[in-house]
Amino acid sequence: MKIFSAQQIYQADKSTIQKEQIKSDDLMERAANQLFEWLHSRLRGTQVNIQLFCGIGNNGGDGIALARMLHEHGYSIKVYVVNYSDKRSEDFLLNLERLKDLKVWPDFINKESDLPEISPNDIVVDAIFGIGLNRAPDDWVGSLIAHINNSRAFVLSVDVPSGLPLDEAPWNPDYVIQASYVLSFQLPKLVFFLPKTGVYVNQWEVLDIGLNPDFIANTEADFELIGRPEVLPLYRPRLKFSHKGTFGHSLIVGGSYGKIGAVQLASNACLTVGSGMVTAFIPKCGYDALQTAVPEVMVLTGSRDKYISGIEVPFQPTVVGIGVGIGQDDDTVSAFCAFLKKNKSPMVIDADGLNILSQNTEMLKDVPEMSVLTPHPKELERLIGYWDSDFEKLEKAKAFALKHNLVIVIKGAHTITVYNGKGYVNTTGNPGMATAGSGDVLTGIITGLMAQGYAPVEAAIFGVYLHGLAGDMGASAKGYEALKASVLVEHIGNAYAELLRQPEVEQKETN
Ligand SMILES: NC(=O)C1=CN([C@@H]2O[C@H](COP(=O)(O)OP(=O)(O)OC[C@H]3O[C@@H](n4cnc5c(N)ncnc54)[C@H](OP(=O)(O)O)[C@@H]3O)[C@@H](O)[C@H]2O)[C@@H](O)CC1
Ligand SMILES: [K+]
Repeated sequence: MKIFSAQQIYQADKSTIQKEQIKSDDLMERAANQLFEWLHSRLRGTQVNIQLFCGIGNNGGDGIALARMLHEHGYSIKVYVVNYSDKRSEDFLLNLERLKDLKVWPDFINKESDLPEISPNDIVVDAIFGIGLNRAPDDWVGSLIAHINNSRAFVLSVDVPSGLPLDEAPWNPDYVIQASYVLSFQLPKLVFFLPKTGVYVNQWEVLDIGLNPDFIANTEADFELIGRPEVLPLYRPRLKFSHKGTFGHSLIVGGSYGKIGAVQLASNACLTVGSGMVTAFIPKCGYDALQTAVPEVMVLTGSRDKYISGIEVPFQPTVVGIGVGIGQDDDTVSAFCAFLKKNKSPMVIDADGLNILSQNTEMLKDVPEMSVLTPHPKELERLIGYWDSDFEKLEKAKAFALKHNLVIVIKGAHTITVYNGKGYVNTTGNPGMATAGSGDVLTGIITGLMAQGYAPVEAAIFGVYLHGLAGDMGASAKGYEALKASVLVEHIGNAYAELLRQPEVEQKETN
């Protein structure tokens, strides 16, 4: 699903009005209808106090129109107009008149002393600001927002949590609605998925208000949300007359004394995701452990006992996954540097492999184009420098990826894969996956997919999704806390099965 900027949403709005020859308030009516249906289907007439806080723009207009529908269906409502500007939108004014026609009189909030009481049992509808927010709210509006947040009431935000700008960090983190639920029109917003702004959104859902589908299909978006419909077409089925050579020979280079487990996890994940063969290159000390733990993996060792040195491999791997548990010993750094100069295979680079690159930036020119880098935020910062906001982070990562023609997988609650000026936002995964070795498993998965012929950016997008899905399935079996990295590997097969599972209706038809 595409993620549009505010500007693109306004354009989609305009093109819909033109194409369908409707009035803008018709679109507002559709939006309000969808909001009403959502609420009504859950409340079914329950007598709970619904307090609607409406701004003076179109977001407020949505709230006022919703208030009318709730009133017409007998709900107990209280409407407030948050009067932060004289520039009221036409559709807001129109809907205000319609509400007054029903003898519903809103209270106007103009200053801090006007704040009403909100009980924890109330439902608050937050329609103060939408995507038109373009500067810091006045302090008294900020106080109202903080007052709503402190009320412990269920807060339903219309389109976006009020106070949250779409393309920059909030001016004051306390002046943003903490939404229990966000009903977002047509497309989700990028801010729902970024670490600093996603915290304002507990749950979200998209409401289809019928914005021009041609416009949406033909407009290039900077970001895309990656769910099952986006991932399924990337899947490469295994053909009947294939053999292990068809699925590639991966080389995993990594490990150091006490960190051989990282290679065990990565190479096991690499095999489990379907790489035809996997060879691990590790320091001598890990030989017995690795051969015993994963007998399917072939093992080569360097000359040193505790650290990687002189990476000599007697075959041309299809793909190389390098860096897990590798450390930063001087011999390892020179071995990595020399290996980069002679290596011809595409690469996945993780962990200390990335830190070595950050400290020896001249090595970057030898990294094969289209290689996949999988940094967590600290590793990313070492690579691209400090950022002030999530938006700046994404811009810097995009620029870095473009400059070196690389794929960058920014790991996080919603991992974002950046390539060729675009970002792909993952939807699977859970907090249980914040556990040692989880990243090693991801490196193995992406490497193993590239070995099977997935293009690097597809391997990254597909691999991140599958890794998260394995985590979700592992969490339902074991719970968040007990979700170890090895459990992720165990669930890779289930994740494939879940991804490829036919919807029940289709299954009935084919049975
Ligand atoms: N797009 C669609 O398809 C549909 C969109 N719909 C709805 O419209 C919403 C967008 O509406 P909107 O453009 O009127 O903006 P909104 O967020 O209500 O803000 C109002 C105005 O406030 C101003 N302002 C900004 N910051 C401020 C501040 N800090 N303090 C004081 N004032 C401030 C600024 O005006 P300015 O003063 O800059 O001229 C701004 O224009 C959208 O989120 C959705 O709910 C649906 O109805 C149907 C289909
Ligand atoms: K809102």
